[in-house]
Amino acid sequence: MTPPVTGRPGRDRKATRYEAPPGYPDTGHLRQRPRVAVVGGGIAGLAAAAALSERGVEVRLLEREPQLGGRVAGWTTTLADGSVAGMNRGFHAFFRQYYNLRGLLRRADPALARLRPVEDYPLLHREGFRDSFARLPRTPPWNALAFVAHSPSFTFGDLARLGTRAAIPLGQVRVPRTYGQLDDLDADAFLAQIRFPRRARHLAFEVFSRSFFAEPTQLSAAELATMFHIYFLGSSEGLVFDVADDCFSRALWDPLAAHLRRCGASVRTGTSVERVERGGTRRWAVVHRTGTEPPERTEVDGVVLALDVRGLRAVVDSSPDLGDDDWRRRVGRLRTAPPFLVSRFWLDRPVHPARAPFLCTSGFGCLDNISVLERYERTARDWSRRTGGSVVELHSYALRGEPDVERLRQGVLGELRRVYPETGAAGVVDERHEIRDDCPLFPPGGFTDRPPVRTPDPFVTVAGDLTRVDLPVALMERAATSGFMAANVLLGEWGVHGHDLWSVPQGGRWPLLDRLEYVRPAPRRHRTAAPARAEVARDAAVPVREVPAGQPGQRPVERSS
Ligand SMILES: Cc1cc2nc3c(=O)[nH]c(=O)nc-3n(C[C@H](O)[C@H](O)[C@H](O)COP(=O)(O)OP(=O)(O)OC[C@H]3O[C@@H](n4cnc5c(N)ncnc54)[C@H](O)[C@@H]3O)c2cc1C
Repeated sequence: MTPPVTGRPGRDRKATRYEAPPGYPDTGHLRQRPRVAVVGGGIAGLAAAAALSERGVEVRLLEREPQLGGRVAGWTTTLADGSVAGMNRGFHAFFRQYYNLRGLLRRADPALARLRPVEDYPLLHREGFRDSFARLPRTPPWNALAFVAHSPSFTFGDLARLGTRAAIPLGQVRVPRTYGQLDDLDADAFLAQIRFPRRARHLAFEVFSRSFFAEPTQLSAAELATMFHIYFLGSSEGLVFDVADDCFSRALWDPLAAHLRRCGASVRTGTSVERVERGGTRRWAVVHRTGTEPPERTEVDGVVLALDVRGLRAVVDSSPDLGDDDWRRRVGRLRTAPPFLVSRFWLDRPVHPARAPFLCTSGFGCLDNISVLERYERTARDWSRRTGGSVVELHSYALRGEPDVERLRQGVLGELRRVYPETGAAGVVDERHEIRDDCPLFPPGGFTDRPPVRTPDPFVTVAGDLTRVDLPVALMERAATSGFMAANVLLGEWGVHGHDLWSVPQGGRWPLLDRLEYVRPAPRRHRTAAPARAEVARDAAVPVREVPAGQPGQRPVERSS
């Protein structure tokens, strides 16, 4: 039923495959078909639901919101002019190195026809620097060298001035080792330590760090280094990414929900899980409520908690039977990044034809990026053709204080008019705004404290981008990977064959650099460093220690050939 990823999942010959735990092909050998509640219908929950139902597990997917997709949700909305338009939780870049996420999407769209490439991803700085990733070679180190050759903000002189000893971890990222080296530093301090030029900071921050919705001083340097590795220095998939060709519900999740149902899963949206408790006839029971209906209780053999930070903490708080004290405290310590705004404007005039589908901005007040949706979204393109207008989406991250929509709206529109002056004359036909604060924060020192996929109960697992995953994966790909891992843990308990996973290679691509020992040059402890249990080395004078493995690794079996 599953179209397996045969051969290489991308163009990178060094991509690594992690062999699925062996076992029976499905649950047919068991006296009773196991039933699993997957709580949360974001990417992690959808991956777990697919992986389980394809092996014959009876899946009950329960999602609180009216639509699937979580932070990648989309829906339709009726505009003031009567047209039906798409709306998303916000622009998402589907990178080619998101092997497990793409494997998930292939279940409903084998050729990934609903994704389309965005060839460039320019970065515009207020002071006039403009960097571009178009037409760069994809393979390291040629990608980095070509980038430096063209970049106005990071030159060969800057490269020569880099603190090479301090920058060693960037060239040899291995998870979890990199967290042992850098997790107690914040991203800002690390870039200062390696003498990353100040005018090029926007490159690192806008492309990588701001994707975490946090200020660089609030983000772990290890997380930043891992991002550099995944997207640039450790992978030859390139920085070119794909985007969905319509609002996410239509392009991605409705087709995937149809696949789940074909595999026998029950998919319920608008259904909030209140608690998980010991079961009567089966091991666990999940108590959930749909709208104003009375709560229902579903007995299950296993649970995947694929929630966002607040959802997970709330369910764990009201479920005293879950986990042990240590695990519950770790969940309780998870934090969310500051709020962010996603605004869509339907304008009565078009933006200039040369405008990129997606532009990152830096130094333009509260504005972080601009998407021009008729360049890639079907419903936006139809609207634009019909009306002669443009649909733009504006993001503003890491908001301070209580967000005020009206003030923010004025702010982002004002900045849009500075970056794209032609929009100054445009009227707003309609607009939608989403202010949320549901992205996990990855603070310095937080890695070893994050809950891994396994919990103290072998039949309860956690999935999501908030989990600790000991592979070079981040954001959507961490969500998908952890969802498959959670399913594999449960399938393993029932003796059923799991699903193979892939990642960009661990370690550097240059054997010599990989052998260099990192000794932190200048002792610097982060003020808020590391929770009590963190095993991350903080002694700057000696080589850092390894962070112990946090979870059942799937054995890397091969680099694809
Ligand atoms: C604006 C924006 C832009 C982004 N851009 C990118 C990008 O370009 N590239 C990238 O890789 N990542 C990006 N991300 C991050 C990416 O969206 C996340 O990493 C990913 O979607 C996380 O998926 P998840 O399944 O772990 O969590 P979520 O998507 O948060 O899913 C958790 C689900 O649990 C549900 N839930 C919560 N409580 C309950 C309950 N009690 N009962 C039932 N259900 C419940 C929630 O409604 C939600 O659907 C972006 C995020 C945002 C917000």
